[in-house]
Amino acid sequence: MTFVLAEHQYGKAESRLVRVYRDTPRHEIRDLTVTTALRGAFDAAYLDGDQSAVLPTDTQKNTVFAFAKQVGVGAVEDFGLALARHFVADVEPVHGARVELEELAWQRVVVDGVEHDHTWVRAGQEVRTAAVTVDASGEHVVGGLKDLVLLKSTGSEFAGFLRDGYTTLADAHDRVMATSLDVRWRFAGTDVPWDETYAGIRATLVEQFATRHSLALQQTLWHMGTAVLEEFEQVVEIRLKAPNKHHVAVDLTPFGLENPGEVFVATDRPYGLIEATITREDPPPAGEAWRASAGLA
Ligand SMILES: O=c1[nH]c(=O)c2[nH]c(=O)[nH]c2[nH]1
Repeated sequence: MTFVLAEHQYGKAESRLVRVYRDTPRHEIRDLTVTTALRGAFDAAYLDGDQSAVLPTDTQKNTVFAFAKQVGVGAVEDFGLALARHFVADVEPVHGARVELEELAWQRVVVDGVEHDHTWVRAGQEVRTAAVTVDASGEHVVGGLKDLVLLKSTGSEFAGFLRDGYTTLADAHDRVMATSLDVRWRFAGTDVPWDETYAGIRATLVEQFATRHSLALQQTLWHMGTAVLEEFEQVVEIRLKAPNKHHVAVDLTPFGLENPGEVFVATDRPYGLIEATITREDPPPAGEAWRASAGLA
């Protein structure tokens, strides 16, 4: 029998990197989780146990920490590009590098009305993400965020849906809508004001969720995605994933009480999962921009 080694890659997952800038009394901090994966001429490691082309995952991890000092950590997209370019340009067997980054935000604590120089409190719950791929097809950057939890207590409906013999759900013309957004956006190039763009896209997503009357989470995703594509011309594709965090109005009639949208049970499972990819009409090729692993979804 003949077998074929198909897609493969290897790297160091989830290096926890905290970079403090202390050049002035007012320190700065960036808090990252960095995953590297190398693609290239590594067949012999799998087929023959020959490590001569294998740059250890331990070295990849060391590179992440050394670059934090040598190159510095600014926007996650830039840090990912610096690492990916290095692996492809400087390590001969590497034909492609993928760097995935997650960033936790810290906010300065305020003492007596003044921002503290070197103490922070974790800001918000969401995580900023970036995935950088550098290979023969070029450089691809996908920005994003996850765990952005949003809830609106009115301005959302779900009614007029298809019904069959198993349908029990009633039309809802005024419901709670809540989700934990997971969104990725692909850039056409790398000459982007990353931090400003991230803040702008986040604000656009939140604004659309808040201000658009929703007939379904599906429609809300469409509005959020198209608003981002309209406002940020360097974004050519956006992928949105939104669990529907159901809030079910509790029947209080056994207690002689009315419940006009005031008391809900928040259920965590099961949940609806609504997903959409929205692109420009003719987006530039994505190459391996979306490929996270060696073929496993
Ligand atoms: O926004 C929604 N979309 C659905 O497809 C759906 N299905 C469901 O039961 N509730 C909802 N809500």
